[in-house]
Amino acid sequence: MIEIRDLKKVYNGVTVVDVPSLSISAGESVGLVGNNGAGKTTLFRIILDLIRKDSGEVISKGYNVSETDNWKDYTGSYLDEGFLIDYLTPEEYFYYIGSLYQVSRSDVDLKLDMYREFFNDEILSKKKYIRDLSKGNQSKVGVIACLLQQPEIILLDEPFANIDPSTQIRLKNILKQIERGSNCTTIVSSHDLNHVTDVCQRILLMEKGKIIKDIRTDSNTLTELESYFSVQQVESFKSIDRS
Ligand SMILES: Nc1ncnc2c1ncn2[C@@H]1O[C@H](COP(=O)(O)OP(=O)(O)OP(=O)(O)O)[C@@H](O)[C@H]1O
Repeated sequence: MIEIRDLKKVYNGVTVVDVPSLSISAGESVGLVGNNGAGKTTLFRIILDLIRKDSGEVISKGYNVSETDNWKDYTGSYLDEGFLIDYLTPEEYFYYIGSLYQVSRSDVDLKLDMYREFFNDEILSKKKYIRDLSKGNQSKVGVIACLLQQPEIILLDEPFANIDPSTQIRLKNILKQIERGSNCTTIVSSHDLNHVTDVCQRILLMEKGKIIKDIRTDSNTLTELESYFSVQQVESFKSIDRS
């Protein structure tokens, strides 16, 4: 489904993404974890052809994402509020996104109805512009907008950040439902190890641009990740002590 080969991105002489080879199969749900600056967002941006890589390629269902736009028809993504159009109301934005994918207004309405609980009565019919919504509510709009077209691939960058605990649980249920009910491939980054191990079958751990662990999620994965990150914390305390 997604093949990455010899991928590198360098900023100011520092390699921030270095992925020699990565293969993600159709229907897999993949969690991407790593400390701040590990390269998760940059990797997403390269997969979505939003920034230029220094070398390598990303192949989505056989399409080289830098050479054709075909992959955009079946790829839904929400990385940050830059994906939104802030002078529209949520409804206007959903209809606009629907129109890009030939989803009629009535079908958009049907879909939005499915996510009414997720919206928690804070999004629809409020006559508010997206720019006036809270960060968490903006994130809800972005996540649901990328599901309107029934994508085959979904990329979400830190979707659990900024949303309240009830919404986090609802989002997990939506992601689990997608995993169970379709052959959709999901890649979700998160700093929340509980959530990501709960919803993803496979975890990629990034450090300094490299994928240093590629784990099939099982009952030990959370403990394994927690022990990795607690060692990282000890190392950073040691380096503060030395300075
Ligand atoms: N436009 C840019 N110019 C220079 N450096 C950049 C740029 N974008 C990202 N970087 C650097 O690339 C590295 C990876 O950043 P990235 O945002 O991908 O990390 P991340 O894993 O998503 O971090 P976080 O968990 O904090 O969101 C960081 O060192 C960051 O400073």
